[in-house]
Amino acid sequence: MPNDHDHPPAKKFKPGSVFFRNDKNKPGMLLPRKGNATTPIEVQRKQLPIYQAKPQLMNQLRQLHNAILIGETGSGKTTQIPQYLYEAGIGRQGLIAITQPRRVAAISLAGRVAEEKRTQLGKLVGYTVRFEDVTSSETKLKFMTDGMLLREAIGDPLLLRYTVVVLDEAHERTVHTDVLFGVVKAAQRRRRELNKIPLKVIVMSATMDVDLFSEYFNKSPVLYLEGRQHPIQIYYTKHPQSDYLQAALVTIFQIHQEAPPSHDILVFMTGQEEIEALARTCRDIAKHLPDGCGPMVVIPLYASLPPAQQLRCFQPAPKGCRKVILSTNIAETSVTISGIKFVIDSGMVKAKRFSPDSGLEVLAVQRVSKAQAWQRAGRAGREESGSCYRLYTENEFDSLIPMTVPEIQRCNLSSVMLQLMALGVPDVMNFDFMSKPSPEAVRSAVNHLELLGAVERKEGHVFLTALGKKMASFPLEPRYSKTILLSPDYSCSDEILSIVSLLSVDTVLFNPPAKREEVLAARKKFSSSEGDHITLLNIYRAFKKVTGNKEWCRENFVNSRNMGLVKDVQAQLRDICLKLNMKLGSCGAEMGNVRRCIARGMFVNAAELQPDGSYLALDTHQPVSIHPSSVLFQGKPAYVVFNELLHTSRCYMRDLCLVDADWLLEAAPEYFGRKLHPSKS
Ligand SMILES: Nc1ncnc2c1ncn2[C@@H]1O[C@H](COP(=O)(O)OP(=O)(O)OP(=O)(O)O)[C@@H](O)[C@H]1O
Repeated sequence: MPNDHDHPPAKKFKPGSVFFRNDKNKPGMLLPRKGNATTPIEVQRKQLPIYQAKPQLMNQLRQLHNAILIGETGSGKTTQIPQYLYEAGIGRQGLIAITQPRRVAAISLAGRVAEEKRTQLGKLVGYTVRFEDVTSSETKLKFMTDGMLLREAIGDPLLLRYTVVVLDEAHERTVHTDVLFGVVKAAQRRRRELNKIPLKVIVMSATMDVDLFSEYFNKSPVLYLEGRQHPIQIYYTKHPQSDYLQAALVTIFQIHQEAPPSHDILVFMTGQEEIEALARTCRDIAKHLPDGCGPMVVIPLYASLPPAQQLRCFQPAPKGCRKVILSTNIAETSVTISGIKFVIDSGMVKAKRFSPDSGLEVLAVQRVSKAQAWQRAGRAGREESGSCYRLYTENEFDSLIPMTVPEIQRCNLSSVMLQLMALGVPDVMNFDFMSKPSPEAVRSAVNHLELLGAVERKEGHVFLTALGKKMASFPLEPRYSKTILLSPDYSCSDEILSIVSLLSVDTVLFNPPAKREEVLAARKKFSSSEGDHITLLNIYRAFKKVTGNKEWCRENFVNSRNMGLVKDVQAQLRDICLKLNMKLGSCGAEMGNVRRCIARGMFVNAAELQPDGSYLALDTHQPVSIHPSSVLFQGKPAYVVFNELLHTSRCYMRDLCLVDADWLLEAAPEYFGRKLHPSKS
């Protein structure tokens, strides 16, 4: 992947705007070929760079068990390789799985490939993502999230239904993909030993550390696919931008005033709140533009949007209207969004960071890697030439790290370790990871699982307990599944299922800073001195009472779309509980039961008030503060458990629940016996 730049003359915009300069066309990255969006689909397929390489590629793929395939964004890897394999009769005895790090990519790619094959989605071509399965007995090409293939591997570690597994966008190095590397490698070996049909594994990306991948997959050959179909012009700002939100806003409207309305814009930001705020500002400004400036439709895109809302970005804008998509990194890889001519890259991403020393996982806004920046640029220039405006200077680009640090090295590993054990991996401490997580992180995860009662140690080995097996049935973090499993003891399963679903669905409330007073007034009637979990539950109960009334949601700053999703998630979790023969019930208004249950399940995230009024996380003794959005912000409760930590100017605890010291002791007597303030323990 190219990363050196020349300095051609700067491209100037009007005074007061963000100034950019472009880099030079680079071979490979920016060389154009023919083709346009109105061409029939069959012709489009033949114009993709991959088409010319098809005979040699298939020759090699037929013979190889493992292959690493590198090709430019837009060269046709993801949509074409599965079809080529199928058409060439490779892997016909079973299914061809193509994994994606994100559900939106899996769904849209399956749609595109079904269209190219002129078949109804769910027949020959289908997809499986969390909470949705669109496949049938006829399905041969199955797009799926990496997490779903991993879940299937729990029931079938040899992945016997599959003859080919294509691990796409491997450079993203999500935890699930990294674990899958080990799972498919082990499945290949076992299938060979048992004389089963071999499993072919193809690892693909535009940017990856080929040596590392090749070495890991038994010195597997690397196949390079040259060229891209359409050119992409890259622009950098002339000066560093102190406020990327403002820079994005100005750039959107510079483009809007200058470019034809059919040229749509995709903007990469970091998170839901920022995106919703920018969307509102864009809509406000768009109402007061001078004559001659056409209308624009602004579409937010982030992971916690209900699936149907996410797919809105793929619909064309009305004629004469520009589509502006404001997205997190979920649109960064794999997707083709029709009409996108411009990409604006803030250069920032919200990602997990884990410190094994402190044992804490925090979400923080940080700079993207070069690989991510190239993926973002690659979302333009898919149907015709495009441009990418980077809201940072070329020097800043040069100082970015080349590859994203694998998630497995920067996240809490409890979920992964639980899944590995559920997969029957005999020695989780020594699992065949491509990039090993630190031994401290593994140890801390196993300790955490032991505290939760999910695993136990015998003679130096770690075993999954019966409780751990049940916990692994939920597609949730272990502390959530533990809390659900404990809930019948407190007769509060209905409440806990609601709360866990609310916490899994991200922001269900709007908090526009400009309307802070109004928000506070509206929330007051739901606000509980027992904490945010109970407050959220109160809001959810009220939402259900008015059956999701839109007007009520607006008045109370409730995100009706996300609340709708909470209901779906809750129904799915309830199904899993019923399969586990759990007795579900409600504790009505007795919120003490609910808090006690939360304390017992989520005790690892507990914090204690100090004599000077500050808080310390009990697990790690790190100083933490109550986030201003919490209903407990004004009070000074002695003990709380929190849902997550957010690192901005300080380390903030978000979503807090008031708990008693006794309950923490009851949850883990030995652990808290050592940690609690002497007077309380
Ligand atoms: N949904 C779609 N609508 C229109 N064109 C599409 C669609 N999906 C793919 N294409 C066309 O096929 C081309 C190749 O897409 P594909 O996803 O196979 O590329 P890729 O090499 O996997 O790229 P990336 O690494 O960015 O995922 C796109 O550039 C675009 O021209």
